[in-house]
Amino acid sequence: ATGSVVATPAQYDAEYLSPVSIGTPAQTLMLDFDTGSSDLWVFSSETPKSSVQGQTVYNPSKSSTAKKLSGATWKISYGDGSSSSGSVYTDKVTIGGLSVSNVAVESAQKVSREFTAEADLDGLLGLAFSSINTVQPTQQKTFFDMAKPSLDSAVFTADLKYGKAGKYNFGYIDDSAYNGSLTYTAVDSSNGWWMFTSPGYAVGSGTLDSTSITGIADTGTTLLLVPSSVVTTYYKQIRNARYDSSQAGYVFPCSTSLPSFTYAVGNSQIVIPGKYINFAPVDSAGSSCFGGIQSDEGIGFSIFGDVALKAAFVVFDGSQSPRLGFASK
Ligand SMILES: O=C(Cc1ccccc1)Nn1cnc2ccccc21
Repeated sequence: ATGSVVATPAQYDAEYLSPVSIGTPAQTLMLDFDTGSSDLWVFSSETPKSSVQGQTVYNPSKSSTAKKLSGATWKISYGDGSSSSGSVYTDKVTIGGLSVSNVAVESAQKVSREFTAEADLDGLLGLAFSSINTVQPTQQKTFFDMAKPSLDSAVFTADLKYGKAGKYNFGYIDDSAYNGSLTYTAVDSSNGWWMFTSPGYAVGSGTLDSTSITGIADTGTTLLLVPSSVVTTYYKQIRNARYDSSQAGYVFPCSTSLPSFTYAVGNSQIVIPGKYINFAPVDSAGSSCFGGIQSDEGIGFSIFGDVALKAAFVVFDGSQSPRLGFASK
């Protein structure tokens, strides 16, 4: 089996949302596919009304295939401080024509204010490794792990784009979606993430600096978060860029033309065009813009978020020895 679903950007490409059908008859919610976590959770009929501001909710009592996972609970918090928790059902989940039965659908009984404020986001679909799923007392598998036995190939691909709809495919690699060839690199999944090491980087047309960057391929994070030495080197190339402590990041005039940022993958390179690194205005006047490259200070590793991933076609290979494949596009 295979599946293919659109990934539509929201809020200046801060997140990408995909339609997911849950239950019988189908209840279709817009979920943020997140390779940085491993819980499929949704706004639901159990979410306090005061916490639901525009989201579509999943109602298990209206699904003939829903089953309560008795005694199971979940609780997750993300690096940006947001969090959610609740109860667990199993139900049929269909993504882009790919149907999987008995998937753990985590019903939110609490969501933090950040999620309430995201009217377009009805939940998250975790695509990291099942070893970091938060359901207790019995840890649950991700949608991808549940789908794997039926897939033509044990892979999914992320083809996110700048300011327009991209795609997530399951079970196959669309060789027409990228240029040249895929370069595969080793993954350390011991902490549950798609963690890899980039052997170097370059700013603009400069030569490759062989400072390696170890981080996770995380579609659930908006920006590219790298060591402060790399951040400093990048913004030093931009006359009017400065660290704005009130924004806790580098900002620059929105009219600035930005240098590209290149990250190496094995013996190949992915070039992030400068315009991808102008993330969003920080003020309503739109005079000052927030950089798409910021520091990974305090995290413990770097994060190749959407700013980095949307410059590539990325294969998440979930075979016996997981690996990541990158190609330019
Ligand atoms: O949590 C993170 C990355 C992060 C940001 C800041 C500090 C440390 C780590 N991303 N993320 C991955 N999935 C998410 C879902 C919601 C919010 C953020 C999410």
